[in-house]
Amino acid sequence: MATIAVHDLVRAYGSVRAVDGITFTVDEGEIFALLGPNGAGKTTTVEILEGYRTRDSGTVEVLGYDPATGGAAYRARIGVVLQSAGFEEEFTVRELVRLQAALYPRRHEPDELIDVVGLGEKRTTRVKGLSGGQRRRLDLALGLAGAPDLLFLDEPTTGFDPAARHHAWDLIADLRELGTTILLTTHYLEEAQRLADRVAVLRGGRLLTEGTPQELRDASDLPTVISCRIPAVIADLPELSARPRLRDGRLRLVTRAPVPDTSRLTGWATAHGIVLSDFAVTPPALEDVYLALTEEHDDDR
Ligand SMILES: Nc1ncnc2c1ncn2[C@@H]1O[C@H](COP(=O)(O)OP(=O)(O)OP(=O)(O)O)[C@@H](O)[C@H]1O
Repeated sequence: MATIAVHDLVRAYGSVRAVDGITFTVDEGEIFALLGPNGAGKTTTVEILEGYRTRDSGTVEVLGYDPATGGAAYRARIGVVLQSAGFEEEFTVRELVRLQAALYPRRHEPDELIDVVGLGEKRTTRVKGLSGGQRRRLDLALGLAGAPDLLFLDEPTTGFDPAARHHAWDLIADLRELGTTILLTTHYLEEAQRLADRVAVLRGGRLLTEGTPQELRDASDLPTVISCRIPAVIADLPELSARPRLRDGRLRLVTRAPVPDTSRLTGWATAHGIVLSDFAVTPPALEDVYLALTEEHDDDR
């Protein structure tokens, strides 16, 4: 049974159809990322799933509950990490995590949780003494306090420095290992590519596409880029599937036939005793696919 099943979900604000007939499922233990430009309908969708917003039509089932009527029993099973939770500034980290955990029948040990999110040294610090990134870690600890089966993570690493972001990614990946299902919204495509088992791209309240990052890349038909350093004086290049660009001692080839082109280039270099240093074959990233998809639909308007 799917942990989340959404069918033909609609929610309008006046004449704006913020969510305009969305259907998707999330399986148990999956990390599912909702992507899309500002105003795409991500927050509206997530808040309906959390039970904080009503829907106009469509069906929604989460952990076997309808979030609109699931009440306290439903909320005890989910964890929510919002973009900007307001904190009580005078409380310490430990006090807040303990208070939050006390709300749930099932809970993590607060001090362990504080260590897990990397706030061990800030245990007795008041919230007003935390940096922005440390507050986000506290958000995460609070979302996890009730040992949820399903965690909603809204832009979890916005404002993190690179080291903190990598730490958070490790932590989120660990949660998956423990079997927690995660619905993630993010504007960082690298984050989605690393963490998500499947992603959905929304735009204007509609679902443009959905699948694993690999499936989306395969379906995109975007080219691969081959690049390397190349000596200034070169013998005639082999026949390639496209015309390479040669500039500043580098070759750059945008190709839809990366394997034969790589083979021809390396075979040619070996035959001529040429060293192709810094050789890289770069397939399209999820970010390229996302930009191509959302820009294509910009043109449609
Ligand atoms: N309470 C509201 N009243 C009126 N319109 C709203 C309300 N909340 C959202 N909207 C509109 O619904 C659309 C979808 O908004 P939503 O916040 O769900 O998008 P989002 O994908 O989460 O965007 P972002 O990436 O900026 O957070 C937007 O056009 C927004 O202006």
